[in-house]
Amino acid sequence: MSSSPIVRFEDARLAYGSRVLWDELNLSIAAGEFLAVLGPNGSGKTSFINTMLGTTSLKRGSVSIAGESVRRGSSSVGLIPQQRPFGDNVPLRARDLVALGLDGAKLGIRLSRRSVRRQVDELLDMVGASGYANRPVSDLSGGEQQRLRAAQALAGNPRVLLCDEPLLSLDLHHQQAISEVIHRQAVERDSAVIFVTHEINPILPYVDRVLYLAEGRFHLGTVDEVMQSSVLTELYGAPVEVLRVNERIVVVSGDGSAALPADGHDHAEDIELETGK
Ligand SMILES: Nc1ncnc2c1ncn2[C@@H]1O[C@H](COP(=O)(O)OP(=O)(O)OP(=O)(O)O)[C@@H](O)[C@H]1O
Repeated sequence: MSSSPIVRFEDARLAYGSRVLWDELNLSIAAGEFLAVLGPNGSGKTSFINTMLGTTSLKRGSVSIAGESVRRGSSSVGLIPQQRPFGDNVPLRARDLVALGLDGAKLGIRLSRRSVRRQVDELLDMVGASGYANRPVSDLSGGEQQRLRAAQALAGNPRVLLCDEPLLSLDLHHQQAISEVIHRQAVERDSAVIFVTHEINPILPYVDRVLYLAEGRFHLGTVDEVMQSSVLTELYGAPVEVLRVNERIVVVSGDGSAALPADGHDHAEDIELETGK
């Protein structure tokens, strides 16, 4: 990881009406850094991403990317969006969707067909999508589509890669594969990765720091600094216990009655994962 900051929040506040999601955020994210953003539903994770896309404005303070105020449509910023199925009327094949992410396509530069094909083939291979390269995207499963979104975002080789729950609807094997591909983008191409997730375990080996949002507050630090019973109990204002089980993090509600995913939010399917059922 390089030490030069690429994203910088200064004294940042985000609020909708009187509801403050986070305040007094001072955060520099370095090129090559992998930042995980955790927190329960509605804590402001997607809104945090939107401030870097320029689609949501801060109520106070500033956010800059590569020393410039954030603006919409910057080619320095790539996004793997929260999953939404493509409609039946999207007339694209899987490979066409990935090709749309290539810089030349965005800038209106004509790339040779052979060059596009080679780059798209590499990207499809990276996310394990070569087997359905020529199928219409609307025929693909949610997880298959999600892998294409990852490939499309990586195609632009962004300096800042924003990932909004990119592992949703992926099976365990593909969760690991996509996490690894995104990590490689940070390590090999020096992108800053901001990774919103409800489930920290698949990315645990890669995370440099965690930004944990809850109850209008936040805590920032390494995994060991943030994923502590005392820290989460203070953030939530209620007893929360953080356990380490077989190198996995399990968050348990204060009375010990339920295992929760790492964001402290209760999802039945995640409980099964956490307990290895
Ligand atoms: N444009 C908006 N105007 C008013 N309220 C908004 C707006 N956008 C988001 N909110 C509210 O702000 C809160 C944070 O939303 P956000 O989508 O950032 O949460 P999140 O942490 O990503 O949640 P989830 O885990 O459910 O995806 C939610 O309560 C949401 O309803």
